Amino acid sequence: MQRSINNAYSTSIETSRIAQPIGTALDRFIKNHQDQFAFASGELSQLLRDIALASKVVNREVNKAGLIDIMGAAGSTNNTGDQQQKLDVLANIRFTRALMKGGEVCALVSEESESYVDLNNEGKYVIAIDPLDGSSNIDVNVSIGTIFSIYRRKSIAGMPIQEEDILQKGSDQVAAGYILYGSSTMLVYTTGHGVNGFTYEPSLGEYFLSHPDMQMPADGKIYSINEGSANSFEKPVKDYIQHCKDNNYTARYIGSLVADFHRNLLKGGIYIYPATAKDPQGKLRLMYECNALAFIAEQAGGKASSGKARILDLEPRHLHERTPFYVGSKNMVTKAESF
Ligand SMILES: O=P(O)(O)OC[C@H]1O[C@](O)(COP(=O)(O)O)[C@@H](O)[C@@H]1O
Ligand SMILES: [Mg+2]
Ligand SMILES: [Mg+2]
Repeated sequence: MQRSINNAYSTSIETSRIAQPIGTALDRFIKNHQDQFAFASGELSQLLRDIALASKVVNREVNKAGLIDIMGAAGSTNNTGDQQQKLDVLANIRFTRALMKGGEVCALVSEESESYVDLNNEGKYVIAIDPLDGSSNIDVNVSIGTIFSIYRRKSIAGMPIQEEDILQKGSDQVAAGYILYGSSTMLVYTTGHGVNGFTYEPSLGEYFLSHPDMQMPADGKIYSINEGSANSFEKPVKDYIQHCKDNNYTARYIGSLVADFHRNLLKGGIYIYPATAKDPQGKLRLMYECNALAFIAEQAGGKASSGKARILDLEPRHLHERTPFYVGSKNMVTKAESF
């Protein structure tokens, strides 16, 4: 049976989550859910608002990228060897500034910064962020995104930041989400009480609830993988791709992780970035790409794996650690793992 949003709204949400009608402003939604947070003191709510605010600024720049001088390479590389795009650097500045001003974050881990950045020593949260995801698509007007993971610091606020504050497992996330700058701009996040999606209304400058209690279909017929690197895929991956083809699945690959993930979240499907000859550990980064999407996938009934282990159980050893990534519909990920 096709679950309509209203049906989903009237059944599952009311029983286990606070019911919010479609069109609820993000601010009100955060306020009404505050007491769900373990540490319901308003700080996490404020942090989510700070992220939403920064995303509105980045969204404005993304929308007019062709008109202002933010197209193209920045002329520098980041610590995972990627050619930084001007918009990578700009988005990193916007989010860092907003989180600095917000005051809730003590340390920021970013794809665009070699080591973590101290922000507010009194802050109780640590954030890991991919300020601009899908960099290869910036100049060609294809959907791009921002990905974020939020952790509670382990050390006492005001004390120096410890490694244990930074290198936390995905299962320790208190919230995670992404912003998709696509045909419309959406913010999708979880605090461990289901997944909700909000669509940005530019003329009002606000996000409104458009996708309450998002559920990832347990099965799908879409597979997303860059087959251009297929020659260097391990045999199990090649066999799984053949399985998809034998079952007439549809191949879809946007090349922006957030956009490929979002489509599969709505329609069902699997996204795979496996180990390759070029990237023996895979390309995607555990702390600011995989953990957040794994948390959202699981909260929406999906699954996320390295092919061998649950992503959220992986112990990060360093900030920019990579991992093979299999994420999407539960039965499809289980099938892929079985190869
Ligand atoms: O071009 P490839 O090797 O398929 O890689 C594409 C993947 O790399 C990424 O662009 C990596 O993210 P960044 O753009 O944030 O570096 C993903 O968004 C995308 O899924
Ligand atoms: Mg990325
Ligand atoms: Mg990036």
